[in-house]
Amino acid sequence: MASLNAEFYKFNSCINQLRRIYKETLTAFLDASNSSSIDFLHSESSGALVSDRPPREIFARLEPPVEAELQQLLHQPPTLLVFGQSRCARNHLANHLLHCCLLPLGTSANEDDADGPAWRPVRLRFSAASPTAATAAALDEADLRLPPDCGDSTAAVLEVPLNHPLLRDGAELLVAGDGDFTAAVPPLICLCALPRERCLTPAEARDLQQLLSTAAAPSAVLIARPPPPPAESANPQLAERLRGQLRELGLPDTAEAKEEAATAALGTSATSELLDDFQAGWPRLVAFVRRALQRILVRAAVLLNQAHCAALNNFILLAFDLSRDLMVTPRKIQFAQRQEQQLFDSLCEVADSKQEEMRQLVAATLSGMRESLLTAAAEHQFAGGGSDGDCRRCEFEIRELVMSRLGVAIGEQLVRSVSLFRDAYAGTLTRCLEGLEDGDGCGDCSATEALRRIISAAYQVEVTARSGSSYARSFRDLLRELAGSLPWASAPKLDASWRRRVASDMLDGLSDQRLARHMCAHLSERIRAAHEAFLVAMRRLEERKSARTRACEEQRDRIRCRHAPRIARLALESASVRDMTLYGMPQFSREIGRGQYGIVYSCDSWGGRSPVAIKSVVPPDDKHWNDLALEFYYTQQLPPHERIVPVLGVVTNYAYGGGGVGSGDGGLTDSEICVLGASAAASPEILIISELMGCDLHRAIQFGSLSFAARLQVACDVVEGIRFLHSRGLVHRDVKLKNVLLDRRSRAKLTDLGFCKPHAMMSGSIVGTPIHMPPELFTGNYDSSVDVYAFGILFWYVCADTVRLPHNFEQCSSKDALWSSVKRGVRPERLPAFTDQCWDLMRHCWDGLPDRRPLPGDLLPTLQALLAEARAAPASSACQAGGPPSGHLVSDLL
Ligand SMILES: Nc1ncnc2c1ncn2[C@@H]1O[C@H](COP(=O)(O)OP(=O)(O)OP(=O)(O)O)[C@@H](O)[C@H]1O
Repeated sequence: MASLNAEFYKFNSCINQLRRIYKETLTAFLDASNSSSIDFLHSESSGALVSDRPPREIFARLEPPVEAELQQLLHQPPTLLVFGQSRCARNHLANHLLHCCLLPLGTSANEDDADGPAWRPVRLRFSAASPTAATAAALDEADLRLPPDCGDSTAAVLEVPLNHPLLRDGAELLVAGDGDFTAAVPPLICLCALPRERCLTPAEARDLQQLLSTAAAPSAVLIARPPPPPAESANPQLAERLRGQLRELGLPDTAEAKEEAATAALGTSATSELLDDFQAGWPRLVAFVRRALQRILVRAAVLLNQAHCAALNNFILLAFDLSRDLMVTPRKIQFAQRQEQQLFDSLCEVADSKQEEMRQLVAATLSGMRESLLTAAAEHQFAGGGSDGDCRRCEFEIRELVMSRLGVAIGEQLVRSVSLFRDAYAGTLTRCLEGLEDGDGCGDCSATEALRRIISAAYQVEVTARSGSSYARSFRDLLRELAGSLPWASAPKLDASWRRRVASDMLDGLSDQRLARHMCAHLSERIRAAHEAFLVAMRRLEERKSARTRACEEQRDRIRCRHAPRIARLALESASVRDMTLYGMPQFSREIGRGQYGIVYSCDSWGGRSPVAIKSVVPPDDKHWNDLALEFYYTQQLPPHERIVPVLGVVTNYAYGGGGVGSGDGGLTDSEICVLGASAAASPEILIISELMGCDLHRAIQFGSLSFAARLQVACDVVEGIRFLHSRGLVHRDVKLKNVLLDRRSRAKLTDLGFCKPHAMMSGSIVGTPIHMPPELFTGNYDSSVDVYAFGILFWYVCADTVRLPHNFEQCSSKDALWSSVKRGVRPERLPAFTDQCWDLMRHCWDGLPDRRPLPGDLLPTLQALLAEARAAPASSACQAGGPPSGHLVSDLL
């Protein structure tokens, strides 16, 4: 009994830890959304403030949706559900769990009493004020019978408060009644009680299937039978038939399986069991309950971790969007200004200096259209008589007709003559401006609108419905003004030839010279006004954009420095609860190395892998905690790659210095619970578990254990690792000999992604190892080519076959002296044994100009050719004879 209580006690401690993480997650989400002007849950900027949303709603919007299940796992008490068709078997098992005789066992008579009242479910909950198991009055059958007026046995649950240690830690015991029990609220630990004398009935088999097919239900059931009566011997055939039934139901019995196997299956699928004698098999019953509880913990931790990772992923996408915005906006503005200036200049040229061309264009249009205009005038339908008034109206209509057609035609000719107005040109510029002004709400004063007016002035057509006045209309006005001064010929008869003559007189009276001059002046005036409006609009746009840029920068900094690290820490904690529950606390075997921030140990086995390496880090402050958490997140997100040391898991030891180390047997020991349940304020030790490799490249070169070909192979491996990271949008930022680990076959993998970050999440901090740092790193403005620079330095060591400093660096007495030399262009010296190809390759990599450095993908073919050559060459050739240059080892520069 005590052992079962202990399982619930441990569960409670861990679930409390997860509840704390969940609560802190909600606070962090709320903080992130409150301090963002952009909805951080979506990579696309919605511009909407989400501060008014409750944090749980924000949580619920995460993809994948985890909120509902998580709520249930974290906040519903785990329920021991005892079910089965036999009333006697159910109550017997329940009594056995409670170690008392609280529930009536009934008789075989009431067992078969199908026509009598059904038995209702009984739920036992903890209550300190209630009697204990020893003092509580036993229930009798009458208590369990469903009241006659209550048709639904599920609803009529008999609630029994009990002061019982099994229930003290929040667990509940639900003994199903005769009705449907499959709607019991998860998380459930399902125990199917079977009487000794029979197999599963069809109804029990159906219930089992239904229970297991419910998504929210646990995927394991313990089928438990009471012990045989003392005089009776076990019936092996019956037990075998029962196992056959279970196999048919897809519930292979793991009664024979060792417990470790069942524990290993914890993270994947759960296994059901047949417990032939629940009295004698108490330890197996406890183990089953432990695994069921661990599954609940693991599931909750996994869901929390999914939420953390989804949020972090959104942060990175948002930071990326913001970075792109910050980079692109000024360029778009410059582009728009340049293009508009070109357009304006061209139009002014047309308007100012091409009057003659314009005149020719007008004259050509007039003569080209003359006949069609006269015909149109002759065919014009006029509904009126021959009075003076009618004549005037008819003349007016004909003039309107001629003028409007002429206006449109001259406009079209003009457009055709100015190549800059082609749709593609104006279209690109318009789209660029629309993109810039998107959502700015600047209406008619926008640069887009000003540009439209410029184009409209040239096209002489109404470009926007909003602009109201169009050039076409004003051009007609101009024509009308000119035509107004012409002598009017009137005729009494308004027939076709009269109308034709009116049009002809009007056209004869038009002077192409005068028209062109007016048009040019008019065009010029409109273009200049629109250009002025454009410049004003652009200035306003720039002001708005620079305010937005500042907001973007602040937001990106908040994401980088506050929100992402905070969620990353919670992600590390949720992953840690998951890994701790699954695999327990790793056991240190021996120390294998030390770095600046931690000690690396070997461990015989952990999480089904053996052996593994454990890096123990006690972050001295919040900054290191955050960096470590982000490192863990980025590494965990990476798909496996053979050139990157895989991280297998993480365990956080909150009780570092005072807490114990666990047994590592896959279950949680009391000391591990203490570790998990300790206050988050205690100084935590983070244990990062990774694949155990051989020695690092620094040591391998130091002991001269690698041939030149082997070292070139290592160089190829390093470049492949860098290339992979870059392809995932990550920059390593600390490529060096000690971060290259070798396996037994001397193949290399990159490790220590402590400084590794997506480009958008880098804040320009100066990180890395002094001699591997390129000059631009000190400007804070750098990109993934810093890894290529660092590789160039590493390649110098590969070719030199020494870990001593290059002579040129050795001259520098301090880091500052080294960096100022590097900024002046000082690099490692060429050693006599370097081949031209090797020397060229390293020089190319450490070029002072990042743009001139090769991409990792460009390096590989050269390195592979060198490798093939080295393999084919006799052992003493090439760089192999490089040997150590004179000098000493300055460890803090390495
Ligand atoms: N997975 C591993 N397998 C085998 N040895 C390892 C493993 N990880 C690290 N080591 C050894 O432990 C040493 C220290 O590693 P660690 O990552 O702590 O430090 P570092 O990279 O040298 O320095 P820093 O603390 O600045 O990152 C390494 O140089 C290496 O020799």
